[in-house]
Amino acid sequence: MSGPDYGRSFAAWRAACPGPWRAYTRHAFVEGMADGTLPRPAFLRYLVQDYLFLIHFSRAWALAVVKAGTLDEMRACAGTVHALVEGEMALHVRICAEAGIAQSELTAAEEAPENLAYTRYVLEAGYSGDFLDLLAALAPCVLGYGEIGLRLAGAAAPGTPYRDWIEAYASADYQQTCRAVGTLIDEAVADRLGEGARKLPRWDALAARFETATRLEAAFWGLGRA
Ligand SMILES: Cc1ncc(CN)c(N)n1
Repeated sequence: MSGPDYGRSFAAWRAACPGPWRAYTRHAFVEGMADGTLPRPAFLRYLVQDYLFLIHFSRAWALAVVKAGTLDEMRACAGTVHALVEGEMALHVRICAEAGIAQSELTAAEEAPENLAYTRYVLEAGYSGDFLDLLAALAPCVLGYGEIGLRLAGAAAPGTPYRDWIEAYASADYQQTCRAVGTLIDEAVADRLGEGARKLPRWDALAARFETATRLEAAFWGLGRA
């Protein structure tokens, strides 16, 4: 199962956890958006939680600005904070507003345990680890949705009501963010671990972080349940 080109580290980490990656990117929730059978209430329940998720996820990218080693790394991470806060969250606000859910309701919603587990896992990777630990925990989120968006843009049923969600993640802007994050990770790995990175025990620890975040992603789709 090959994926989009978001860099060498992503490709290696993804290939190291094929089962969890498939459970995340081919989840029944995703396939329901593709064929249009996902019930709207389930989608909206997910979207409300995802709005809260993106707040904490933006904080995690802001933490990456703090943990960065160079001005270029800071710029790349700050660019991702901007894309989340100004771009992606607007999608959630718009779709929820169309369904009669005000932004104040989004902000006041209670975080589900799966949401708490995932966002705080990523933040903790940044608090207790270094820049690479944080990037490995952040990667499945950004890049997984890029992969899902690209696949569904080609494979989804023409009449699916989830076309705007799919197009947001297949968009040139989101795909550019994915490529920039992939490059950021590859360069950060090369700068800190060198050419032989994959032979180091540290590499396995980073791959394990990526896999844990991938499992938490798969669990997150379950938030659409009643
Ligand atoms: C849970 C989750 N994972 C990833 C994304 C894409 N940024 C998202 N919006 N929500």
